[in-house]
Amino acid sequence: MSEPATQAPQTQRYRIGYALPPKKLQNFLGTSLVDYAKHHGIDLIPINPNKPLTQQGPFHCIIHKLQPQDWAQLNLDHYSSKHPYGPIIDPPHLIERLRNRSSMLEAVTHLQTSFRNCTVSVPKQVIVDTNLANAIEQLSSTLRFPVIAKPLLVDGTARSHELRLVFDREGLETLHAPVVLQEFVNHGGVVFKVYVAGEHVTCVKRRSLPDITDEKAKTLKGTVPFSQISSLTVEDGDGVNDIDRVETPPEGLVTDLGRALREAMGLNLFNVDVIRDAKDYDRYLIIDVNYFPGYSKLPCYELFITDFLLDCVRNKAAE
Ligand SMILES: O=P(O)(O)O[C@@H]1[C@@H](OP(=O)(O)O)[C@H](OP(=O)(O)O)[C@H](O)[C@H](OP(=O)(O)O)[C@H]1OP(=O)(O)O
Ligand SMILES: Nc1ncnc2c1ncn2[C@@H]1O[C@H](COP(=O)(O)OP(=O)(O)O)[C@@H](O)[C@H]1O
Ligand SMILES: [Mg+2]
Ligand SMILES: [Mg+2]
Repeated sequence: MSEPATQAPQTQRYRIGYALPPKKLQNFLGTSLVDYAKHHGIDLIPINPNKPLTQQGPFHCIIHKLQPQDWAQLNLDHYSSKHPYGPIIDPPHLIERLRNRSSMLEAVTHLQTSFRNCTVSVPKQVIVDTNLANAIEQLSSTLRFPVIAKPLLVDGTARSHELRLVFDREGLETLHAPVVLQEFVNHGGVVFKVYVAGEHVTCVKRRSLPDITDEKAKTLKGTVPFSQISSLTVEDGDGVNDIDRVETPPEGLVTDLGRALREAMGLNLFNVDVIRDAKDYDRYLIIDVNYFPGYSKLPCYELFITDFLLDCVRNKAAE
């Protein structure tokens, strides 16, 4: 990661307003970030969500992760019209697209497909809005089992992360719409999380679902929630889940992908979950996009975020 743009304590100070839910405040806004930012000229200032923004600030820019109804309360439209240079990172109507697992992957499907000799796409998926029962026949012939059933809406609730593996037609019958049915792709039990903050991009590895062999898949019936997935794990004794041995995607690929997605989605603060096809090492698939994810899980996230905020205010100052 590059060194922060500014090393010494700053005389010029920048005010960054933040509007974040309690869980995000706790995870993201630790004293390590507040102190590091302060040392580099940035004062992080809470926004009161119950008061119009016009009565708060001024801010050099604003970061946020709020529910749409909270924006109405802040009278955001009025604030935007008074600040034509758009100091709000990022526009709520673009963030809105990530609250639906169908529209979230749209930008990816319109993206260039080749990056540094690798292909990037999304797994085959079908959206079922209503009437799941009527669609079962067609789904069973269109999709290859196992599939992952994901709630369509991602609204910040625990329920939107309640996913299930589905092994057969009978399993499909137990699901509820609206739901996304996505083909499960064997990927060696590791997911790559690509974090983006403006021009800054970095990637970390995380443990994921284990591969399911064709033989194993034939023995599995119905559906299983992820919390019970460990009971399906086939360990080969040689540490199939040994995450340290898994090669991270090439740095150039990660950077190019992060920047292309930023442009395609018009957003600055997000991450994507990427898996690599176990059968084809040059084939990557994007399975999830998250707005304002858990940056604090990154090593040196204070620097990653502060550099981004400095980019924001300096670009603004130049306008
Ligand atoms: O809280 P964290 O640090 O686990 O961050 C969550 C993210 O974890 P990640 O950085 O991808 O590992 C998490 O990512 P995943 O969907 O788990 O891949 C979500 O972005 C989650 O937000 P929401 O519940 O969808 O609104 C994020 O939760 P919020 O903190 O935004 O509620
Ligand atoms: N199509 C897929 N093939 C294989 N594993 C997947 C697939 N989709 C999701 N997963 C696994 O399930 C996890 C959660 O799915 P994800 O779509 O990221 O939902 P969430 O928004 O709840 O994080 C992923 O991190 C990955 O481990
Ligand atoms: Mg995810
Ligand atoms: Mg997600």
